[in-house]
Amino acid sequence: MALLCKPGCGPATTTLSKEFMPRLSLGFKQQKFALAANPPRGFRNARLSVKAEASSNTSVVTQGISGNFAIAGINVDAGEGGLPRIKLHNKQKSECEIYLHGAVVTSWKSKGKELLHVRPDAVFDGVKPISGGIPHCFPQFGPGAIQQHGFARNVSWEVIGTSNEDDTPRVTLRLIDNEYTRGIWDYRFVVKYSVWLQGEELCTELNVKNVDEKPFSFTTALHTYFKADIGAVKVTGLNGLKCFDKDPVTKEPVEASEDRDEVTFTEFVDRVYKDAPSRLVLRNGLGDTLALENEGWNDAVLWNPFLTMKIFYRDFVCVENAKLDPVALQPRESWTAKLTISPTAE
Ligand SMILES: O=P(O)(O)OC[C@H]1O[C@@H](O)[C@H](O)[C@@H](O)[C@@H]1O
Repeated sequence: MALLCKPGCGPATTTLSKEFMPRLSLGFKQQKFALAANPPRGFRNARLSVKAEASSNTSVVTQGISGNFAIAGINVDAGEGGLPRIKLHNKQKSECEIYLHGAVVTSWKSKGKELLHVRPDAVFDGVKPISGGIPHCFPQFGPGAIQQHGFARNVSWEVIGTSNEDDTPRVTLRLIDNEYTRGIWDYRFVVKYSVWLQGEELCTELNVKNVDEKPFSFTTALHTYFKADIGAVKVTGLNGLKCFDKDPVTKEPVEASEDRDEVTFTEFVDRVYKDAPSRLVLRNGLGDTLALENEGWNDAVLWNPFLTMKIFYRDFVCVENAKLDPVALQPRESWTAKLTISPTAE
């Protein structure tokens, strides 16, 4: 019996590709769980629910996972709300979790310490985006013609490959246009997103391909939520850059320039930096120094809502890698960007 997030009539379609087709079932407490998509009416995304099914042989189910998909260093399970989740771990004591819903990395631990933040108001209903971790903004960062931050974070992606060479567990997910996405943005595309752990580093690569017959352009970002003590956070690497400060009331961007070596968060911050360097350093105020190194993510966004989200603004900071000048792709062209986040010594 295969674990199937069954193809539905909308963006909920969450199938595991042929590479993993056989027996993607999960063994839990002598029961077999099948992840099934129950698409609501229309083309809203589906809620993925866990249904318990009688199983006479849990070990066969477990073998099915390890033989096909859950290779060494990679597990699959049902996470919050029963949503399919992939977990990577390596011998360096790095771990991360990725939900197929939105292809969002919700957890990254280095030596047991969590470095990403999932908001306490995050919902795991397979309909709304998961607020926290590393959500995708695609095909629009926003604001713009379609919904703020686009649709990639509200739909389920599919797994198309896993590997683990030299203790580097890696998963690749894919999002292909469907009726729902074309209803919002009428283009045919393939987005591939790989996540892997290399030593203590969390690495990602995003690839967008135009498989349409007409050109398209898009903007995108990795909207990373880091755990933080907001009163003590410092971001370096931005001094001298042109930036746009979004006014908390009018939401209008105001042009400014950064003149600080260390950006701190003593008030509402929603700031876009154009042409940011390939390396930024975040001191999260909790004792960790993280280097964010990228190829292809030209811009950066800093966001903390401060008192506009009174209850939980203190515990996170968003340091986002973005591509805000539209990327124009002709048919068959593609674009790639990489991000590596490393816990680093001072
Ligand atoms: O969609 P989320 O996760 O609530 O984030 C919203 C914020 O995301 C940031 O990227 C934007 O710069 C902000 O303007 C916006 O308010």
